[in-house]
Amino acid sequence: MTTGSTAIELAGVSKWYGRLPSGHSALDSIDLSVEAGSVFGMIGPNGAGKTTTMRLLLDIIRPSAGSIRVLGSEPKSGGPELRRRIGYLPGELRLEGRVTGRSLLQHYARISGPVAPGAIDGLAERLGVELDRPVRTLSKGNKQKLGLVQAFMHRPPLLVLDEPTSGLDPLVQREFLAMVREARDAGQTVFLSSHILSEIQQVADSVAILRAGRIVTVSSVEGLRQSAVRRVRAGFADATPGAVEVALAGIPNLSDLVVKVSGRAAGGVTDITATVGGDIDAFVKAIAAFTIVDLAIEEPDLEESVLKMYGAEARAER
Ligand SMILES: Nc1ncnc2c1ncn2[C@@H]1O[C@H](COP(=O)(O)OP(=O)(O)OP(=O)(O)O)[C@@H](O)[C@H]1O
Repeated sequence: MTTGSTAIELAGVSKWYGRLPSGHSALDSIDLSVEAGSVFGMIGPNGAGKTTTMRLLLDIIRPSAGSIRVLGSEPKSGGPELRRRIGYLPGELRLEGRVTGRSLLQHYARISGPVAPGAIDGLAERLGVELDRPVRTLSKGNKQKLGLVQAFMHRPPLLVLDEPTSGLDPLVQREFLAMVREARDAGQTVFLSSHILSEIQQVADSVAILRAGRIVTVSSVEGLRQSAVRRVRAGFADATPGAVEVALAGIPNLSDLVVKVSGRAAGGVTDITATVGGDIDAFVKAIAAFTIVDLAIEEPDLEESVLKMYGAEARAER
């Protein structure tokens, strides 16, 4: 793995469609840096700007403002030389015609540069796609698999994959994630987008959350987990509800507190449920003052945290 170098660098990149900056802005001053040899995921709801970002990297469209570097070159001056070093899976893959998957891939291989003998068949077998059928007769998922073979087959230093798992069944998705990990282990950089956090969180080293053309946050998956919201539940044998409320009152990241008494009046248990955002330490230390008879701290729900971040950003815009 090439550490320290940067595979993708975006500085102040904006893209608006139409001529004026006041026109519809698909990207609004994005800064992004992707370390070479890492897997970087971009997630965001429909229309967030994921496809726009990827097309800028491939010089399919050009930025309205800001600068972009991909593998050390500007996309607009990198030409075919740079293009060959990128394996690209477009978001809307159209494969039509009588040509077979094999001939189509061989055609792409002539453009992309050397493909190791057996690489096409090996990838097709892993993903489970037939190469000798006319592409127009393939299902959406099987076309997507051909697109993936095309992106991976020449082992490019950079893979740019727009919604790579869309249309794939769960077993094939798992195979794809294994291919991504292997690519990283071989020193390749993988930049992929999704609107589903769970699949990105399985492979990505870092995640950028995009919403309405802006980056809400860039974080490691571990960082995301640490800042995520967790549900907690506890039961105390020797505490009144009032005492528990007082003990927990000063914890800034604790919310949705519900305190109840269960069991018989004498010797009853005070139960609480709450949510803790991020660091769990203050909560654990506060309850340690009581006799704990029940304690559950759920795995953080990253999906929920991310949705909260979308919401927070939407509120900040108003
Ligand atoms: N050619 C275009 N002309 C005008 N607006 C466009 C054009 N292409 C994209 N947009 C707008 O730019 C914004 C970002 O779109 P983009 O396709 O990058 O989003 P996305 O995050 O990939 O979404 P999805 O998950 O739906 O694919 C959207 O509001 C979209 O309507």
